[in-house]
Amino acid sequence: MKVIVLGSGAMGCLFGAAFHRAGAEVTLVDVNADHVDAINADGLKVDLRSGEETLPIRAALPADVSEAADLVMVFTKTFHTAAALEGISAAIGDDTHLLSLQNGLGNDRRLADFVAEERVMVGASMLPSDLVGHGHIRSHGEGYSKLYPAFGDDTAMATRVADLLTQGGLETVLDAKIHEGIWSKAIFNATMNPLCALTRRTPGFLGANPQSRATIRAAVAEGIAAAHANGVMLDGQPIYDLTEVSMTDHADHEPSMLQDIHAGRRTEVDAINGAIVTAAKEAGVEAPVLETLWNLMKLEEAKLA
Ligand SMILES: NC(=O)C1=CN([C@@H]2O[C@H](COP(=O)(O)OP(=O)(O)OC[C@H]3O[C@@H](n4cnc5c(N)ncnc54)[C@H](OP(=O)(O)O)[C@@H]3O)[C@@H](O)[C@H]2O)C=CC1
Ligand SMILES: CC(C)(CO)C(=O)C(=O)O
Repeated sequence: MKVIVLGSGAMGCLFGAAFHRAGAEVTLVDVNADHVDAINADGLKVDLRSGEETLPIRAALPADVSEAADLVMVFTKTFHTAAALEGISAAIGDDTHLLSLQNGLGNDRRLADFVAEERVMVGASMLPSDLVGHGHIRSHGEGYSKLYPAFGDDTAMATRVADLLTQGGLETVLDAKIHEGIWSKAIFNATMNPLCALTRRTPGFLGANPQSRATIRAAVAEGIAAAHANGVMLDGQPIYDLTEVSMTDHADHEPSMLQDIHAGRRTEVDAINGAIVTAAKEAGVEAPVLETLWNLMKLEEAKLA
């Protein structure tokens, strides 16, 4: 399978490496020329709990992509998705499928602007990953990923993709209730990511303090109510469980929002907290804790500007 990973930062490189191990023909596409050059010159360095490896994967700038791919896996930040797909229009042919495991709500519609709905797949990943330097990522945490067609039930391509990722070392399952899974992950991120970004601390710190634990419970409860009000009848308990896993197994991982603040970059809070709070209000429900976390993160972004 010809795979393009579009946005080859922390997560894109992790998933690109799995496709490569499974024998797919992978191109890591990114706008960061130094990162692309480092991968082409020295290989992609992947630091896992099980050890470090260097993989000879091809990397390219968007302008150098000239052939259609079977799969484009989008791993830019959500606010870069549209520009990134426009930048590789040569890669999107009549049979190309698009996949997003990006955080937040609304990734299905963002991809459906570029291909027919039946070729859009979405999902979520609980794996952590950090960009250590040019051509070098680290992922020290367990977790699995789930995906499914966003708008239908033809699972042929989704099955091939999940099998390749699992074969390449990243356990991936199909989940017919993928929209519940995406909402659950978004509620988790809307709670944990801003709290870590605002305190400049990792999940282990949140676990050790009663104030953060109380805020986590309140924020998750609001997210569950927002989902239910929108007809997404997810089970809330697994989200509380995920926060516990995060505070223990991912105790030292910087959530992507904290990584962004440390790097002086815009965060994805609009697609995460903003999308949940907006959906809640549209359904007649308030989500004051999630909204306050959203507002505080917008102030952090304003400080960066
Ligand atoms: N990191 C994590 O642990 C997890 C992240 N996620 C989600 O995965 C997604 C990716 O996150 P993450 O890997 O951390 O992000 P990164 O910032 O590490 O990687 C995104 C990459 O996309 C590049 N990019 C930006 N614009 C374009 C473009 N037009 N064309 C090609 N590449 C582009 C960025 O370059 P530049 O930096 O120069 O803008 C960057 O290298 C997000 O939605 C995040 O929420 C989900 C689970 C875990
Ligand atoms: C790694 C994980 C699952 C939790 O921090 C994440 O989604 C993020 O960092 O944004």
